[in-house]
Amino acid sequence: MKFEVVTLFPEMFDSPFAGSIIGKAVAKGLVQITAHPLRDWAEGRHQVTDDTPYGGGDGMVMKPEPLCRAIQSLKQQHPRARVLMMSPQGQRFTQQRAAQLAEEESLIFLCGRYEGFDERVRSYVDEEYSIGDFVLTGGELPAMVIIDAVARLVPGVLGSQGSAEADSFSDGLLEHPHYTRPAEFEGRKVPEVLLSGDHARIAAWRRSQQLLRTLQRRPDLLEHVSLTEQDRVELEQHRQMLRQ
Ligand SMILES: NC(=O)c1ccc(N[C@@H]2CC[C@@H](O)C2)nc1
Repeated sequence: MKFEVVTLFPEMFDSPFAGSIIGKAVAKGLVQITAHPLRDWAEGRHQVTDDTPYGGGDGMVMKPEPLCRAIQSLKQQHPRARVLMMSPQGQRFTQQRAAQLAEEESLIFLCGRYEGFDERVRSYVDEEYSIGDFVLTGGELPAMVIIDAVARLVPGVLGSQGSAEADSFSDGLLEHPHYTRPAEFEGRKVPEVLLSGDHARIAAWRRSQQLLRTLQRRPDLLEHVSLTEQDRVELEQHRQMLRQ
């Protein structure tokens, strides 16, 4: 899978993925992350990429021509690429969106700076994403967040594919608690069920913990989850226990 990033700060994309599981996936050729300097598509001696806003006001707006030249040039190399814009006005990025994007062959990310993009750039954009309701100085960090979330779903990147399926949100619920050695730490023991070797019992306990944790921390997620009859029984028991 190819990630093509258009940015004023291409050097930002060198280190975040080095060494990590994503860095190994790049080395294995499973994913490719290329940052393209927006200035390459800006004309004139000063390669201007931004200008003052029509109608007045503070700050600068990113000019449409360089961005649109960049998109057209990258779409020639990757005709089926989806063009993604990072902005607080975008649709909320979720695990489901990550899974959808991981099906694509290549993605083009537009990272803005200053006050944002000239509105006319949006006609070249397929989807606009926000990673949360807050404002950052640039779209680069959101692009990195989305690249990380999508790249780890590319087959072969995580190695034991299982850990992607067992992620928080992948089944719509939050994750169950995790434990590793030592069996006792500061007087706190690992739940004995996890030491039992009884895989059916362990799976049931984990599912029950996911339901309890989701009920406690993100009850809103429960509306969108397909629950088994056993799940409903567990949830009712958790609700009664929490009410006490
Ligand atoms: N919540 C987010 O995903 C997000 C995305 C972009 C952003 N800032 C850039 C700078 C200028 C404009 O392009 C938007 N802030 C927050």
